[in-house]
Amino acid sequence: MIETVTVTGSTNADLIGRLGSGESLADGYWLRARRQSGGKGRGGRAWVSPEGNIYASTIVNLRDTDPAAHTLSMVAGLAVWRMVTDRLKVQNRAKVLLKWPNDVLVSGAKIAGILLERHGSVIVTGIGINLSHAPDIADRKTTSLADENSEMDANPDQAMLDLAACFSDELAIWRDEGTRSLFARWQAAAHPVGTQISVHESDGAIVAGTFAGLADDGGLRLCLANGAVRTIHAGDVSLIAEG
Ligand SMILES: O=C(O)CCCC[C@@H]1SC[C@@H]2NC(=O)N[C@@H]21
Repeated sequence: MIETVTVTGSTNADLIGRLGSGESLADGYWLRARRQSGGKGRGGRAWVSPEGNIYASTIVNLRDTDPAAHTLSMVAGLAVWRMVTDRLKVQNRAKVLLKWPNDVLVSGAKIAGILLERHGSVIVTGIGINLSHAPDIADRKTTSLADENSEMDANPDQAMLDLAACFSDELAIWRDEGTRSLFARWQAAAHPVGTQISVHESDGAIVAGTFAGLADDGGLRLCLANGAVRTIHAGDVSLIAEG
């Protein structure tokens, strides 16, 4: 079920607040806002949210049998990648890349953002997708579906239905087939092994190397200049060619 409101501060904050008040929300429930006045991005940044894009959050009630919760971030990334890829012309498919862990890039520019927040055994997954506008983000190139394909149907209502369907599919695959299948599907949509990247770690350090694939837990394996391989579990990744 998709509940749409005209404006709210942040759909993620709303769902976290409702869960905190003891409300239980079912898997498949989405709260979508046509615009947000206090959209939240990763790392405490703001997510500028004018009308015309997608801003929506959904619920995953974790089950004992589920794979590790943090890998849901890649489930969300794949769902957005599918939705964006489907809406662009076939010849543009190669330009749509997942960047670890869940950024979706078109021609190297960020087109979407995903923010996972946990409340007990519930994961709130918030997704913003630039349909008509590409708000500026410091030090990042941004784009929108309309910028990439002027013939695209920018109807946010249909785009939202498509996103919910892709997420539901990806969630079912994650539950049924586990992380082995998830990582293989993610890797097929992501920057190839050998891509030059740099990682901005939470302590401020920046480390460069080449992407050496995913670790068994979904971490990013980074091959350093001296040949050693480090596994990174948190950090902002830049593709060197991104600039
Ligand atoms: O910084 C990022 O890349 C993550 C951005 C996540 C934005 C979405 S929009 C819907 C949901 N509500 C929020 O306040 N943030 C997320």
